[in-house]
Amino acid sequence: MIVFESVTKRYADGTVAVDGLDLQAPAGRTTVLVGPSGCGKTTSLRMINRMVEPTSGRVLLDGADTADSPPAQLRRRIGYVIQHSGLLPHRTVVDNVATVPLLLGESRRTARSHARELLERVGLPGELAERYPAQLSGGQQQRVGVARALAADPPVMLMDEPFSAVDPVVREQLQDEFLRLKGELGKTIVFVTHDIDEAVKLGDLIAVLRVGGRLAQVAPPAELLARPADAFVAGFVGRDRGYRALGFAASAPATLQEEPAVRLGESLAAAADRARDGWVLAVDADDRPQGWLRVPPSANAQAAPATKAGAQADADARVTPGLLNLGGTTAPADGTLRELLDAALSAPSGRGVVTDPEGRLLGTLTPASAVELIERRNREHADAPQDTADAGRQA
Ligand SMILES: Nc1ncnc2c1ncn2[C@@H]1O[C@H](COP(=O)(O)OP(=O)(O)OP(=O)(O)O)[C@@H](O)[C@H]1O
Repeated sequence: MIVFESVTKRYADGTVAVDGLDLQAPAGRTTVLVGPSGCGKTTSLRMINRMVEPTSGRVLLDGADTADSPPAQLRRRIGYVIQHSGLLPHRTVVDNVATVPLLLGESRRTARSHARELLERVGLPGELAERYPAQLSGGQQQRVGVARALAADPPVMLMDEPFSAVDPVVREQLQDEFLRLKGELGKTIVFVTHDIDEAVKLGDLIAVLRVGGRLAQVAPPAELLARPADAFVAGFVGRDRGYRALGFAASAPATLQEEPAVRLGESLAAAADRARDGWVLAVDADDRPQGWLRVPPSANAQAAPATKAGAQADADARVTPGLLNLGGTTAPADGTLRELLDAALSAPSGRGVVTDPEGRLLGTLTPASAVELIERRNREHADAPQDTADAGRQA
């Protein structure tokens, strides 16, 4: 556990970057510091590993004042990841990752083989290990930066905007990897971002700071979205917070409509027979949804083809992947209300596809049924105690 006790940082020029910060970052969880530019996020983070010294107050790590630990010793227990990975340009990827363990006395052989395992763990293809940092993409460099911070297996990780410098697609991949890794590793993580969506996705706890370095609110993501403490936090968490909060709300079991699907490879005539309102869902041999097939209403009652060849061609026509509309998302039956509503809203047929844990079709639901589920949950939660509501996705 990391504890800030009335911590203030005033820089030499008089700038108060952090003002009386009281905050607890629980062990084994991810605490995200978020807020507008200049609100003191980086300064707060760097006071944990003593890259910046507080002007007053204390930062405690597992109960001990960090001021009592020599910085070098402290930093052995604290990994640090920054925006531009901070890799050494003249060392290969694997040597970058092995640097700290080598300094700590590991043999070169052990350090390098461990480094390779870590690179694999953060999702970097093995053949890139002998390259130099400049020969990697930005996203790959960030993965190396994370692997390097993990190399000494520190119980604490500080991450300062680690995914900000990459494009949105890579950023999402890195975030997903981070979620997987944080579950596996159980480290105490303090993560800085200015992006509230990233904070909500990655944090177990979110601390919102305002300029002047004062804490505006600290709360789990669902609570922050549902009950912003004041107008500043409400403005910062954004307009669509009602919709985003559904991402933390487990759905009550939905009553699904049966969806008569067609298998890939079946005839278009069979597809036309099963279509409802001009659409039929296509599934693979294991009943996994593949996409929607548009069947013009007239196709159900099509007139006989004019020629024998035409009749043969129609009988041969099959449902193939190329014919499918891939616009709809699918939602797992035990997923969140956001996933269910999104599936319902995105389906070109107006029928959201719901699957079992193996991804097999269970049935569909309409946007109206999804909204009914949301209303039902809101009624059930209206009287629930504040700290137990929405706990579903936090565990
Ligand atoms: N070495 C320094 N000397 C003087 N002022 C500083 C120093 N470092 C940071 N500051 C100031 O302290 C305030 C907080 O800076 P900090 O970098 O902690 O904010 P931040 O929230 O991380 O900002 P950003 O999101 O833009 O990175 C800012 O006003 C900044 O200009």
